[in-house]
Amino acid sequence: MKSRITKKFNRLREKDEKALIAYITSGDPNLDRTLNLVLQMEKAGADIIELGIPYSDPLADGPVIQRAAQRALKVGTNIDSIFPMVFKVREKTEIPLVFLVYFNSIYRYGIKRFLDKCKDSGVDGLIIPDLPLEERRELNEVMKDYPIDLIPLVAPTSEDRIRKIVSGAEGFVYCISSKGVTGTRDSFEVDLSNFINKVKKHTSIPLAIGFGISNEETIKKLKGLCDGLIVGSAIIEKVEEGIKDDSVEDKVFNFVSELHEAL
Ligand SMILES: O=P(O)(O)OC[C@@H](O)[C@@H](O)c1c[nH]c2ccccc12
Repeated sequence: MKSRITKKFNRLREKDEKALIAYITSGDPNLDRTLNLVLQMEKAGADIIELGIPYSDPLADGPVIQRAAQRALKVGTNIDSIFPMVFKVREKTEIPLVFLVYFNSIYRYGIKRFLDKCKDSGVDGLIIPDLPLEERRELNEVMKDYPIDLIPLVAPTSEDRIRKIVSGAEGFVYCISSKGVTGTRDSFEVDLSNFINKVKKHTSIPLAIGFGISNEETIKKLKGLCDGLIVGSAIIEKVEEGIKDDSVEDKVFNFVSELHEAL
């Protein structure tokens, strides 16, 4: 059976549209707010939601997302409290949901237990930034029995490594625009179209670009290259602004609407 993610990309392709993939950290500033934010972002035009599971040692995350994780952890957010929130989201919408989760969190929770709960609560995909290629194969084997896509992250690297990383990819391939950690940037170091073309040579599933996309200008520049664009830190910055005057949902709704229009 095709996943919600695949169906979404297929539907967008028919309309010649690109996916807007919006990231927030679960529990920032609390889980009730996360539920509201998912629904507001969908209303504003987000096509896929990436939900971060806050982690104390997030090596791929820049300062903005680290702050979000700290806020979430401070109010006691953990995997066990996130699943009921996801369940509530699923009662209200069919929007594809992807967890951004560090492998250590899954491992400590218990891999099968984690996957079972993902399945029961309606999680469609996993992005695991610290999962090495070798262990990905093992996890892939276990996940064959689950309707959950394992979405690989690929950074500009040798073509041979790109080929290995994207082989067996499901849902979409997360193409990292530039080196370093998550967060807004002024420019992109690498020749992105060259990199994206290399990835395209080795897979036919949809490609989404993330890292450093924060405004309409960048969206317009990059949308022709791929099937979807991922925005994280720039949305979290709106959450932070909204925390100050209790307007988190409105600020995020307005910002995601702008991004959607640029797509
Ligand atoms: O924040 P940015 O630069 O917009 O990039 C998206 C990113 O935040 C999101 O996909 C993400 C959050 N944490 C991560 C860790 C690794 C890879 C990706 C991520």
